[in-house]
Amino acid sequence: MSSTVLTLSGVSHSYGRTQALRDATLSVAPGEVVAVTGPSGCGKSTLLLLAAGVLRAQTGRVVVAGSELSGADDTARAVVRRRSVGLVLQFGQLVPDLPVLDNVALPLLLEGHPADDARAAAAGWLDRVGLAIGPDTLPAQLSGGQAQLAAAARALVHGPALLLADEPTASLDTRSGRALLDLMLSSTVSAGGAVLLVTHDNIVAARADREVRLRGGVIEHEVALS
Ligand SMILES: Nc1ncnc2c1ncn2[C@@H]1O[C@H](COP(=O)(O)OP(=O)(O)OP(=O)(O)O)[C@@H](O)[C@H]1O
Repeated sequence: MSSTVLTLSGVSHSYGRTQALRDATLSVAPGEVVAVTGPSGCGKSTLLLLAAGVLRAQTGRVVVAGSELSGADDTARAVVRRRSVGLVLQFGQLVPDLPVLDNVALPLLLEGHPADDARAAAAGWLDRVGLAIGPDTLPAQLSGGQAQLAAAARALVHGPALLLADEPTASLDTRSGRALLDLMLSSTVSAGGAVLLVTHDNIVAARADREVRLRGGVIEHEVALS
């Protein structure tokens, strides 16, 4: 097994003239949970989107589960994301025209799993996250919190090596948020995966092994929490 699931080396990213991330270097090992914290606008989501290969690093290297993302084109980055990454963004971001069940099954369907198996696995994860819906329920019929549960189920269904989550419990009440976090961390870590969690919430951050604090696009410090 590789000694890191995610490596960022000297990564910078700008949106036009706004430099969102500057010279970020970070490694995440299998089984590790890392919280990325810092004030609004400090570059947390940008770091997560670079790790997911949604954004391509303009400078530096990003390696996920042994695959170099920095030099890869959009298609190659999407393949790595599909195989090795589970991504939970703040507002669920489900495909609107697909039933929620198929949204959750999608990572398996895209990897060529038989549809019945993929849907059965998706139904199992919907059950585990506590979302009781019918097979034809569409994303528009879900509340914000329910959409976040569905997005978490979709991120976990293929057992990702790297789970990336941006404020994954922000739309949930405290109890549901804690239960979802428990599930995301325990299922990923017990399978040897790693978690990178963007959060403003100190209670969520305290669940990590390590906190990486950003300020003004720069990693200000890293603290071991356990
Ligand atoms: N798509 C974009 N286009 C232009 N500027 C952007 C874009 N996304 C982010 N930025 C800018 O980049 C900087 C970092 O943004 P980012 O979203 O990474 O911060 P953040 O720490 O996640 O913020 P928050 O905690 O408020 O979600 C900010 O100055 C932001 O305005």
